[in-house]
Amino acid sequence: MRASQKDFENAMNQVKLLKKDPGNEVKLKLYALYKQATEGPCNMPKPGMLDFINKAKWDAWNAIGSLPKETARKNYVDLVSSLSPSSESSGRVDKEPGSESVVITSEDGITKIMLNRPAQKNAITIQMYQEILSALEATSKDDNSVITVLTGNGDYYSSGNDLTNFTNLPPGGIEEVAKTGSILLRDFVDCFIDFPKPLIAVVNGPAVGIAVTLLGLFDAVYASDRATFHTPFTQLGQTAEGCSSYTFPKIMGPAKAIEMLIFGKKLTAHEACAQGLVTEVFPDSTFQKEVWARLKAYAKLPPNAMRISKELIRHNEKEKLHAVNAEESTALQGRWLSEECMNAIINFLSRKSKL
Ligand SMILES: CCCCC/C=C/CC(=O)SCCNC(=O)CCNC(=O)[C@H](O)C(C)(C)COP(=O)(O)OP(=O)(O)OC[C@H]1O[C@@H](n2cnc3c(N)ncnc32)[C@H](O)[C@@H]1OP(=O)(O)O
Repeated sequence: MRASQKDFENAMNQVKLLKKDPGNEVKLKLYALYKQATEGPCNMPKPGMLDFINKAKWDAWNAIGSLPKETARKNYVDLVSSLSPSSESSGRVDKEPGSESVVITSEDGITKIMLNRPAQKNAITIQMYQEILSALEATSKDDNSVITVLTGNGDYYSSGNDLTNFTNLPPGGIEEVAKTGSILLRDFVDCFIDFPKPLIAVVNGPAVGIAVTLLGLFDAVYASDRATFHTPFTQLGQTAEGCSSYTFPKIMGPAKAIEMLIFGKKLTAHEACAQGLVTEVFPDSTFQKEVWARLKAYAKLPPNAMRISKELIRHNEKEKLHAVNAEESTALQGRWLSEECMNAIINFLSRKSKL
């Protein structure tokens, strides 16, 4: 059966109302069929290799070859209807509760900042960096907030920087991404360095990259025995951040720090605890119960005494930490433009069909 122009237009509207992201592969198929249905075979010059998104779109469209416009229109309508059970097309586009990527809650003097992209292993997007930064700024000034906790929802604490942060190229290209990324990274880490109240990491599962390095700036790190700690910077053509080039050698000694930061050795929770990066490890079965009971008790301690003690312990290091952060952010800006880094990101994204 043919699909009419009206069917095609309805399908286009339905796509906008989908509640669930159909994933990159399907989105590329939809794009390609739409272009074929409206313009015919691919007629655009092939984008450059580093223009990830446009190249993926071009590849998808070009792959359809000379499929007739009429057939592309029908395939588009069929694909959309396969994605749209009747419940999907009710026209409601409300965000489901708890669908935010960072969930911030406050109870019993504890501000909890929870990374909430469990399907992506809590990989941190640009927007999430900004939201965490704003949450830390707000909670540092909130008199009702005594301690602040960072944790993850699902099986991971966080898989670190979302590697697709580097693929959405603005008009200034990859250079602009690297420059703005470096500024954001510096501001983000500065905020952890300056955070005035007790800052606790509740590491509910594996941690990768920046989710690990930042732990050196926390006041306590409680980990499930399922957690692992992995900084595969060299494998990604990148370098240490989160002040770890300074805090890790201080915490665990240069020999162990180098194994992690240069060679990418992954530590178990017990190993990280033995190295001094983790405060205490709990069995996963009782982790949440034990840790939150302890945190509730800590949040009842006199807040000003805790704040002043933290300042006494930390203030001598602050200037040094800001300088290290600036250096690391500048080094990474250069790394993000390197072939080593580009190739590593392309490899990851191709493995995951994100290109
Ligand atoms: C402002 C910029 C600041 C930049 C600061 C710089 C920081 C440096 C770093 O943080 S470096 C660390 C970067 N992270 C990684 O290299 C981890 C990459 N991910 C993995 O290696 C694996 O996904 C895993 C080991 C975390 C989990 O493997 P597993 O096989 O269990 O699961 P999947 O690979 O199938 O993952 C499920 C989906 O989640 C997506 N995903 C996971 N991590 C990331 C990530 N870091 N970036 C983007 N996407 C990620 C993965 O693609 C899967 O998605 P899909 O289901 O749509 O395929």
